[in-house]
Amino acid sequence: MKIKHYGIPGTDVSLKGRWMQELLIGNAPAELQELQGKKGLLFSKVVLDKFIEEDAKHGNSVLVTGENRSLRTFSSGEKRKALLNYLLLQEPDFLVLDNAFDSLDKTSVKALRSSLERVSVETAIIQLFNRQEDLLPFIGSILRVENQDITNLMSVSEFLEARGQTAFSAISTIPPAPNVFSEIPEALVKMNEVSVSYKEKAILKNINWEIKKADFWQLIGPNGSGKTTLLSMIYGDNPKAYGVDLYLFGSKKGSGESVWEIKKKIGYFSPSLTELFTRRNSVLEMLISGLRDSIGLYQKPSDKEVRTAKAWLKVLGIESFSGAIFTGLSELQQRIVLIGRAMIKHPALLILDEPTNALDDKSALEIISLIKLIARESETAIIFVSHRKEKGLEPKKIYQLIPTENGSIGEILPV
Ligand SMILES: Nc1ncnc2c1ncn2[C@@H]1O[C@H](COP(=O)(O)OP(=O)(O)OP(=O)(O)O)[C@@H](O)[C@H]1O
Repeated sequence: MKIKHYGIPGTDVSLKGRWMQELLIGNAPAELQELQGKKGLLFSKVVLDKFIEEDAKHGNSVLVTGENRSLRTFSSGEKRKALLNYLLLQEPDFLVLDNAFDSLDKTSVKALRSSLERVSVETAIIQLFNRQEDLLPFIGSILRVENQDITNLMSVSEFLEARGQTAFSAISTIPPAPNVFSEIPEALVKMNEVSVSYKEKAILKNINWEIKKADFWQLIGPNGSGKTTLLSMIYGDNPKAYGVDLYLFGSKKGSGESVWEIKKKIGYFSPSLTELFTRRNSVLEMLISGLRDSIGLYQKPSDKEVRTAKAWLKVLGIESFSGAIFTGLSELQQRIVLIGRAMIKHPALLILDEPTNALDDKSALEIISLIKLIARESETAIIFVSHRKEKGLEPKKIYQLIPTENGSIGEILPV
């Protein structure tokens, strides 16, 4: 009998509920009777996080044997590749892939797709996916799962429907800057021959990169090429940023302004931020806290701050959620609020670290449209990090990290 493979559009496996857990232990629903009593394994972020936790406690992760450093220090792509190989070695009857390609670069995606194609000859695959382009070619049917039940079973061609316009494409402008940062030089970031290594491993080699006011950069590079490391030199407290030829807003890093002062001029968003905000702050308070560079809101906001935040709520299309608790919003809404929060002060530089990661096509398009609106309507320079060439993003410049034996070198690509 020919093995059947299924795709399930939507977010992560934990939201797919109990039936997925039942499926993994062999209690398949009627629609998937052929998997009854079979051995299933799960590839997901939660499973990977468990291995990372185990490794942090006991060391010697089974995922990366023969390496004398912790699993945590591997790049997100490297970790995912290791987990998949480990699962495949156990020869499951079926494999549930929960967004297997998120955070994997083009080359790794290609390699993974062809190994999954080989696996699919003998092993059934159930693919949870967010982006249509991720759908594996051998998947024949799509299952819609809502409220823990399968609500629809259809063919892939029935599923592939056209996608519409976003709300942000119709908006003409954004609220103005609440304060003007004075004396910001034309060159916001300047790196001259910057090299970084961890122990004896070279990560970045002779990086020359200049980011000017109102620039719109996309930063690309394969897994482990050092994108996060490069950003942490600018935004984070990476000790490697001291003692190299790196200028932020006109002063050499470490010599002039404190990390705190530097962060005031930078807006930062990464999807992992959504997990950091656990207090019961309202959406309005979240936006206002972006004017204060604080996580929560500890003092009563001024009328002007409230007005600015309300103007942003309108642009972000979430006016009706003003008083709602942030943690109760959908993933897309949370990201929109946090991008608004990063942008509300009109920072000189806005860093967006994989803002579309793990979103479906429609949601990714919303985020892209919001970023385009910000790029068009502000003087803020943007660094957008993503493995994907996002359709319609149109950055003005691309900085690519290219791995070599002596660390990644940087190259400016034509757009
Ligand atoms: N503290 C550390 N000790 C040793 N190696 C490290 C440490 N932090 C990062 N690395 C290594 O540095 C390299 C660059 O990692 P980085 O996370 O910057 O890459 P990336 O381009 O952001 O990757 P990805 O796209 O997978 O997120 C990787 O090989 C990683 O394993």
